[in-house]
Amino acid sequence: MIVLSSPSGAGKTTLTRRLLADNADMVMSVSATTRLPRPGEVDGQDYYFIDKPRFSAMIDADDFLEHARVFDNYYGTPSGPVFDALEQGRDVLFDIDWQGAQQLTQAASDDLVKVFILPPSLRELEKRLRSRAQDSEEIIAKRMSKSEAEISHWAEYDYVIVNDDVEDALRKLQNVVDAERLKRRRQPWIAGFVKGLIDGA
Ligand SMILES: Nc1ncnc2c1ncn2[C@@H]1O[C@H](COP(=O)(O)OP(=O)(O)OP(=O)(O)O)[C@@H](O)[C@H]1O
Ligand SMILES: Nc1nc2c(ncn2[C@@H]2O[C@H](COP(=O)(O)O)[C@@H](O)[C@H]2O)c(=O)[nH]1
Repeated sequence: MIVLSSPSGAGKTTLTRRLLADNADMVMSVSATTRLPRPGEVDGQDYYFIDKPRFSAMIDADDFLEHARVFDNYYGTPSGPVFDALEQGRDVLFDIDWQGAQQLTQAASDDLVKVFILPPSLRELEKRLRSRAQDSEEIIAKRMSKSEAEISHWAEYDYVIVNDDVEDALRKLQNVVDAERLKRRRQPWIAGFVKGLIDGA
């Protein structure tokens, strides 16, 4: 499970889309949210857009792996699709905030790789939120006012990447994924391979 967190607008969605395009065995965890869809967002693809009573019912039914209130809306990770993907041996990518990352750490720290994405500057962060052109000035101001609080959690993550140039950030993110996949404990078959090497010698 690979978690990406950042202040709003630093580039998580951009990086996750590119990473998914390059990694056929990786799937995105699609969150549920009470936020309204932005122009162009597709239900079931970008998010499951649901109302508050439905969100509460999902909490009561224990349907979420984690959930949190972020910028006056509720967001949560439905657990079923994540468990299915992991059982199929796939990597699962999460675009969630620090609260969700903390909850996943408590649930499954050994299987979790956490990456924090930083903007090159707060001025550039604001520019990106504006250039995305999907939120009102009021929403942009609210997200900027929360950016320092989100950034304050950077040290809780395994890796930190400054997303200045997107190609450079993507290369670093792919390096993280590749290195984590090579960890000895993530290659349980390797002991048999080594035994075969030695026995065959
Ligand atoms: N390295 C970059 N250089 C310039 N612009 C970028 C870069 N990375 C992302 N952007 C742009 O910044 C804007 C915000 O990016 P994106 O939506 O990926 O951020 P996000 O972290 O997913 O935001 P949120 O948390 O609000 O969902 C988009 O318009 C995107 O195209
Ligand atoms: N804890 C969770 N945070 C989530 C989840 N899905 C998204 N998010 C975070 O919310 C903010 C805002 O997202 P936006 O799409 O409205 O811009 C952002 O930081 C996301 O990472 C979730 O399931 N759980």
